[in-house]
Amino acid sequence: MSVPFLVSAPGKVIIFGEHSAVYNEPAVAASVSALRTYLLVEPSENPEEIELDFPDINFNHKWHYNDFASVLQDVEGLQEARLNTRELSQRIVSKLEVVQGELRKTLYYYAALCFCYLYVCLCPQLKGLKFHVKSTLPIGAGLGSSASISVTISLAMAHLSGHVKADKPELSLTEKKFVNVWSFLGEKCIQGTPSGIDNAVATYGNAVLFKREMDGTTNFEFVEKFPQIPMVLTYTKIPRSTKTLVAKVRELVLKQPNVIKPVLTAMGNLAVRGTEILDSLNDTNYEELIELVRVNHGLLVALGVSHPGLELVKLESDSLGVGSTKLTGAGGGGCSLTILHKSTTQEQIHQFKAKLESSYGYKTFQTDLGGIGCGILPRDLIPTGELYNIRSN
Ligand SMILES: Nc1ncnc2c1ncn2[C@@H]1O[C@H](COP(=O)(O)OP(=O)(O)OP(=O)(O)O)[C@@H](O)[C@H]1O
Ligand SMILES: C[C@@](O)(CCO)CC(=O)[O-]
Ligand SMILES: [Mg+2]
Repeated sequence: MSVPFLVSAPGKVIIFGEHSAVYNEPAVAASVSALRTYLLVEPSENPEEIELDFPDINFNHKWHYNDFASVLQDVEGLQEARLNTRELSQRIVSKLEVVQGELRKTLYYYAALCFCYLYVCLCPQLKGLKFHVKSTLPIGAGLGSSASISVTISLAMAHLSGHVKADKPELSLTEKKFVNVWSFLGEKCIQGTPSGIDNAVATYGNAVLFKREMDGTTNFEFVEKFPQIPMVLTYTKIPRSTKTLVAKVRELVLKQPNVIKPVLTAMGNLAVRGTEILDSLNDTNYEELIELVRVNHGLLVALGVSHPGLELVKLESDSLGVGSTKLTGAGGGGCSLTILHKSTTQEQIHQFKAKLESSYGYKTFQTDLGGIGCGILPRDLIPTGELYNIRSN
């Protein structure tokens, strides 16, 4: 391993099954490889320090290597944490809380915890490094920004610790599995109780039918030949937090189990049917896909995770008759996904996007789904411009 090197990971769009995925129901998601997080690792000024730079959220922190002494001396605790990769070790989290001190009171605590947890577990012997993380994804918007940063940190640390080599264009399956397992723990630091779908898509790329099992293991199948579906992604710019929304749904499930559990099951059934259609999409079943988008959004509204600002996108797509809209990701603001009718003209798409942008100040994207997952660019392949751009100072 030699520094500097650059890693990246994509964002994702959940087509069907957000929230129900947390309750072990199947869900289907695809990577958005044009929107990515980049992490540059290079030597830090002070060889005794570890520096984390998150310019997107105006966060920069330098830890002296000795700050981690109490955690690093807990050899048994670290060993346990490395062996049980399904759960965060509360023993290590508590020790890191002490290390973080004042940082605990800030908004950045969970992202910093993700970094520190992976650091002490994966490459605690290393110091004198600076990690710059920069994303082209909107943050906290439903496109998997937290998973994308967690995958880049996990991949960079896996590379630093020798678990992932950079000697070939693509990571091997074993290497991807390693990155996925550790990025899931990073997602846990940020989000609490993730299903694992976001980090799986950010790691492997493509499109996956995902299912979390009762014992905490995950199963996913790649959707072969994922079709390009005409769609518009809309970013409402309404801030929200996945952690809070997932907690809100959990409260509802506990309060109304007999009502809400069947809703979650219906969402899982819908994801399975949606995947069958995506696997063999044609002119006959295309409208069924659009129908399922409408039904999935209705069920998400029943869970209480929509927002008036998201309903405006749905209203506009319904009134202009361009297609069906559902929220994507955790909801509560953030982004929506509109799957367009085959018959929708370029003129109608233009009108729809213009209305969302001019009347509500939303941002719209049209992007292909299902591209490459995470990867490493070694030192000799990093374009100088890219190196320069990723740095915040
Ligand atoms: N570029 C970034 N730099 C630093 N921290 C980030 C960045 N992107 C995401 N984060 C962290 O992830 C949090 C947002 O994650 P959250 O899960 O709420 O939203 P999301 O991942 O964008 O959406 P979803 O989970 O619905 O797909 C931020 O508060 C921050 O802690
Ligand atoms: C809301 C949720 O289902 C998707 C967030 O992108 C949470 C998760 O699956 O971890
Ligand atoms: Mg997230």
